[in-house]
Amino acid sequence: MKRNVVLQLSGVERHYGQGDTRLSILKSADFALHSGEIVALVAPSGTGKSTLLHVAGLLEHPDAGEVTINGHACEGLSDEKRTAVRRSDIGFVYQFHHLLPEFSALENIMMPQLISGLSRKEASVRAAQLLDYMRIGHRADHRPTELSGGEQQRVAIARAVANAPLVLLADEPTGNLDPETAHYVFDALEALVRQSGLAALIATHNHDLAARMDRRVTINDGKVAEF
Ligand SMILES: Nc1ncnc2c1ncn2[C@@H]1O[C@H](COP(=O)(O)OP(=O)(O)OP(=O)(O)O)[C@@H](O)[C@H]1O
Repeated sequence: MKRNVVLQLSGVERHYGQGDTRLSILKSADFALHSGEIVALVAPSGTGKSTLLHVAGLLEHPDAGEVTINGHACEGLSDEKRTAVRRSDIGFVYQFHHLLPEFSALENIMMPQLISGLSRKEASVRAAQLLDYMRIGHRADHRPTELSGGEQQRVAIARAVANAPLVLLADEPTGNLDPETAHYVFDALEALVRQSGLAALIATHNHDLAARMDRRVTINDGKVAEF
């Protein structure tokens, strides 16, 4: 089956600093992510995993090259249009959940949908469905501090996909969890991706988890390479 490329990086360059302290992190990096696949990004610390995710997720501009989301080139877009693409097409998950402490799990997941203009009713129905997919429906009314680390991350993943994005980008989403919980959280993430046809790029230091994904890529001398 031929699958669509939902995210493409072409000739992406990213440098930090200038002169003697200049660091070239991404050097003409190319990468394509297809709908329905889960790809592991595994590379040593400091090689540019977060940088790649930030550029791919339109949080940072590359110094050169193009980021294409669902066939639309994003580098020429105004900041306003980039924000709109980011909100509709991309979901982010970080190592730490960044949930809003004063709101319940359900309300945290409703938030991005309310910002996108859905009614409270629509948002709460979808949020409850996502909590069920993540197997934490029984925790809907709990606040983040009342949840375990694994449960917090499952809420964060549900929030990231609340607006039905095309691409899920995750920066060590299980990096803060013990190995068993990491696998349990990944089980839920995988089920969600498979049922929704989303594409996911997941940075991880966990080789066992990476082995469960469809493909593995690394960053080698500033370029993305399969391994
Ligand atoms: N805003 C910045 N200014 C200067 N240098 C930066 C900046 N952001 C990142 N770097 C440097 O770029 C390199 C890549 O950073 P990045 O966070 O992408 O690595 P990483 O592979 O995600 O690392 P880790 O696995 O430790 O999270 C690092 O050497 C980092 O110090």
